[in-house]
Amino acid sequence: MAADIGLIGLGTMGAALALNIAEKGFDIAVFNRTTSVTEKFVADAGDLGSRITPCETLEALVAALKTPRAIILMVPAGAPVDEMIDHLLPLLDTDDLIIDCGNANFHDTVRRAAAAAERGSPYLGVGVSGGEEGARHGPAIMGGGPKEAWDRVAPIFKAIAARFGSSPCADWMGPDGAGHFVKTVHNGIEYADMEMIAEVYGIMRDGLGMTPLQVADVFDRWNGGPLKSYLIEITGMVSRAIDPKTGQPMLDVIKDSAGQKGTGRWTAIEALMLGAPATAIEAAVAARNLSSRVSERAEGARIFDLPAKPVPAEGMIDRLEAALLAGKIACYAQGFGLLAAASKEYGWSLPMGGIARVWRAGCIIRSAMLDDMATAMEGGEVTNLMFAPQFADRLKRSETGLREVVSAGALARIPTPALAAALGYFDTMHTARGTANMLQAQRDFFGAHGFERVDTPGAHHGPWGGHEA
Ligand SMILES: NC(=O)C1=CN([C@@H]2O[C@H](COP(=O)(O)OP(=O)(O)OC[C@H]3O[C@@H](n4cnc5c(N)ncnc54)[C@H](OP(=O)(O)O)[C@@H]3O)[C@@H](O)[C@H]2O)C=CC1
Ligand SMILES: O=C(CO)[C@H](O)[C@H](O)COP(=O)(O)O
Repeated sequence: MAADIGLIGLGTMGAALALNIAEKGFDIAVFNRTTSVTEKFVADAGDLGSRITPCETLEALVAALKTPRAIILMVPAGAPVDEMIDHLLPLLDTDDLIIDCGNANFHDTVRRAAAAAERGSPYLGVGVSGGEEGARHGPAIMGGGPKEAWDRVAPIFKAIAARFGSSPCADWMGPDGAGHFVKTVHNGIEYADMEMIAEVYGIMRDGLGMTPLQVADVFDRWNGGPLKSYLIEITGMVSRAIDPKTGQPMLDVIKDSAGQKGTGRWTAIEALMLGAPATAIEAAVAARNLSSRVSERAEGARIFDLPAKPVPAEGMIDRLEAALLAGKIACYAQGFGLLAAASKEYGWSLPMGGIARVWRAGCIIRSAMLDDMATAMEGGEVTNLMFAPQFADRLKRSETGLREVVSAGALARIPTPALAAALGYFDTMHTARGTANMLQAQRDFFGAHGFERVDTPGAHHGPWGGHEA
């Protein structure tokens, strides 16, 4: 019998997604560049193997599918996606649908969708989040592309998605690159959330002298409160884990140099291009880059000899919890601000409340707070998530903690760049009269750029006569 859908790329995500699709009762044909991977995949699929058609060639994959066809790509971003599309095109009919479910730079998705439209063919860019476990048992799914193409495959995506209550965490975000843009911002928030947690861990380890097991206890406790989220939960788990090789805490044997595949950087670049600052995300991307400069940091340690100092212990754990809460709200406010700016720039009409709803389960940034964010954004136009009453109240209660943690870190020589960026953003956004009057005066002085006055409309120049550059 012809398969309902095809999938190319049986790596970590593709294999898990294919099993999920088969488990939900759909017949799926699969292809992998390395054939032995396909063979092993089917051999390990157990009972689900009856719903899976392994294919050794793309021709066989195409022949195995119901028409009009739908084929998921789950390969690395960039050239592999373009190459796969080039290989597939001669084999496909005009109304066959290619769906890129990997992480893609949304500019690539816009380009590929436009090329498909030129051919009269549909193309979807679909963000999938949840890692291997999510892909296998229920990811969050962010669709982008022609709505009618999404509607063709939505029953499959909604069936395999995570559920928040009875609602599937899968929805259409908008045309062309909208789905991949939303996934990119999801990952940017993921970077900032993870970095802020790592900074709090740094204060616990280097400022309070806590062991990984003590750290684990705190994160486990926090996961029962307002910070409840997947990332807080797994932080407790990784902090508790023991290295089977040495018997040491796992955290103590992992190098402090973080990898990245690019989605956080894409978010930061778009934030800068759109003039929608995402400073906590930018700081998190920078922190990952700096983490990889291991020998340079060792040289700095030798030259300055400024080891971390103890931070005042009393009440610090509560302050750290408050700092994470406030930092998280500021970081999500930046993420949603960026989504709103992109929606306007690209004419996508992104469903802001709908995005928060899709992120409530299945994805890496799922957290108890996202349900409240969905409610806040569906209750009417929100200028800034930090100003929505329930989040403004939480910030009023937690901002002192954030301030005290950033100051304690600075005094104890423990870096907190993402938390500090979140605090800087919060302080900027509640300051009605800032200091850009100084910038304007300087710009006018050296470049005659002009400025607006507080008391008289129009463009003005300052009395710098004879002193301009
Ligand atoms: N891992 C994760 O947590 C998540 C990953 N993603 C995204 O999903 C996509 C896949 O990631 P993941 O499953 O982790 O990656 P893996 O490295 O585990 O698997 C990559 C797959 O792509 C295939 N592949 C690689 N290069 C090519 C190529 N040039 N042509 C054809 N096939 C190729 C590989 O085939 P072969 O066996 O022949 O090497 C393999 O099947 C990426 O876009 C990633 O960013 C999205 C969400 C979460
Ligand atoms: O999309 C994901 C999670 O949502 C992937 O795990 C992604 O690889 C994470 O990004 P990075 O590799 O840059 O840490």
